[in-house]
Amino acid sequence: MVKVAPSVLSANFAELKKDLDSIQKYGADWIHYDVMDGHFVPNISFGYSILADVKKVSDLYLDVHLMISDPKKYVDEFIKAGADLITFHIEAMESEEKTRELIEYIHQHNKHVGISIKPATPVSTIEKYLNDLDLVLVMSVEPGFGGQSFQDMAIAKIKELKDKRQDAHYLIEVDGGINDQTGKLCKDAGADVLVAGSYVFNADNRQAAIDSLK
Ligand SMILES: O=C(CO)[C@H](O)[C@H](O)COP(=O)(O)O
Ligand SMILES: [Co+2]
Repeated sequence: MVKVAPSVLSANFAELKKDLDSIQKYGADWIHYDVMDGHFVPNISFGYSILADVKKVSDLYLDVHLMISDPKKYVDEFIKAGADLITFHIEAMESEEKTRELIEYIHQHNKHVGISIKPATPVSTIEKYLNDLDLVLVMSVEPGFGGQSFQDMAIAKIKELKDKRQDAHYLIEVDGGINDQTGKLCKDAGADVLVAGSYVFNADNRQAAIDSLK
């Protein structure tokens, strides 16, 4: 069954514990935590100290999506704060060597590693890393903001990643504009994890929203 990872970007931070408790109660599998630095993307969200607070009050698996220009510089802080999975963007990496070093570094700290690709980045860009990854995050919107519309080209990338998986073990996660309809398209294409921010947190009935994605 597909995993549902509500993005706390759309949560109410003045009532964060209440929001986290509600999604856990309604069957969310992971918490998706969007980190934005105002440089890699034109928006600023939150950093590692809030992640440490989230860790204290939730048992859910913490899926950290780093939309930052220098992931290596901050990775220790996110590891210490309790991330279970750290996903960085291939577009932020300057070389294959640095990319391989970062994958290895995160694994040495017993955390899962993912790489994310923006809508314009082809799967071929990350092909050489696929056997070493726990997850590939396909962006179905331009990273930076919640509440955007799903871009269909993500479907072909999900299928391509599924076809290429063979002996590799990575999960395929899709992020941006997910609702019951776009979520179904992604599931049918082979997605393992659906990130949904506004669709879950802005729903009048969060239970129904999460159920509709499963
Ligand atoms: O990474 C992201 C944006 O860069 C968010 O995870 C994503 O946009 C989720 O929000 P929504 O479901 O509202 O599109
Ligand atoms: Co995200």
